[in-house]
Amino acid sequence: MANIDERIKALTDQLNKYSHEYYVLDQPSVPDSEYDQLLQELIKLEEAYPEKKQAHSPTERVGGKVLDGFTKVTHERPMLSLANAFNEEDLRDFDRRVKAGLDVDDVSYVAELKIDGLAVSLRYQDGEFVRGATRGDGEIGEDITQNLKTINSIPLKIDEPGTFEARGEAFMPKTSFMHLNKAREINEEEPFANPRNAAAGSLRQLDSKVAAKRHLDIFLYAIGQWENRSMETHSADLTYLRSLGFKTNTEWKDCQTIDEVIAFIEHWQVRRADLTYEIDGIVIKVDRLSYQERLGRTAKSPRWAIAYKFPAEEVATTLRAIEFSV
Ligand SMILES: CC(C)(CNC(=O)c1ccc(Oc2ccccc2)cc1)c1ccc2c(N)nc(N)nc2n1
Repeated sequence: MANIDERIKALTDQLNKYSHEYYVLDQPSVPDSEYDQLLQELIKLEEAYPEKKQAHSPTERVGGKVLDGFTKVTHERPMLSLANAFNEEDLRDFDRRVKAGLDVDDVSYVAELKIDGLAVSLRYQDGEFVRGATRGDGEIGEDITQNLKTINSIPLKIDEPGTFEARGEAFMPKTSFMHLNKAREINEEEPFANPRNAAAGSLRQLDSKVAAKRHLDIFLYAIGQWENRSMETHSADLTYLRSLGFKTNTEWKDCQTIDEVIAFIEHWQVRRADLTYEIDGIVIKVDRLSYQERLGRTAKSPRWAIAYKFPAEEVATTLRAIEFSV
């Protein structure tokens, strides 16, 4: 039998690979029973040889000690917020400002779904997931590493040397939200108003064993601090994030004109109900990174991106209910 060290390393890498297939690619290559059997073997070996446990062991995902508070984290590269657009005119104004600012008449955009969750930053040092933080005020956030480790689609190890930061939105899928509120009603606890609040409440848990039961997920949409920054476009960044093992939202679209952006928005305004997670709009970004640099940012927001917000759905739902009842 290979020595204990090799067996623990082999099990750790094998289980992380199976986790990536199941939670990121949605293409499991082994049945759950095989995953559970290998995990039990690793748990036993780590109990017998705790000093041989790897930092990126999948046993890190079940939750650890209860914290008595969250430490503060400074984002070297600030997490910016987005200016809003509410109608077609706002979008065309944005397009005009971008072209005027760059003095060009053809700018390509990337349109992405705006997940209704909580913005977080994932920091990796020499491939190991070392710190996860909330956005906070953009400069200072809270260290929620223990809770983020319970999100199965977050890789605990990536093949990237040095410092690498991925930014994205942690969220609670609609089905997890319904089951959680059903359980809270049965326990006579206050139900959460929406999946966003449920995700925020789950990530603010000091006991990560509670977060581990909340079935949170994440989509990454930006690269933060990165020593080997080398891409030319934002779409190349998204492709690179996926190649590193991150879960990115596949519904993004390259748009050559603002008209294509508007068509994308109209498509998802209708189709959003079919998604397994809530979105509250569409984010539009100038694709070329050199153009982003030239446009720069205001104190809080980039000049090269904007968020189109869908009209609030609750009102529509309530009205529909009233219409239906009369
Ligand atoms: C565009 C960005 C704001 C991320 N980008 C950044 O946070 C960011 C931060 C510093 C940057 O560069 C700087 C470097 C040094 C100083 C200042 C800025 C560049 C991008 C953003 C925000 C929210 C998003 C959301 N809810 N959904 C999607 N789909 N995309 C989103 N994208």
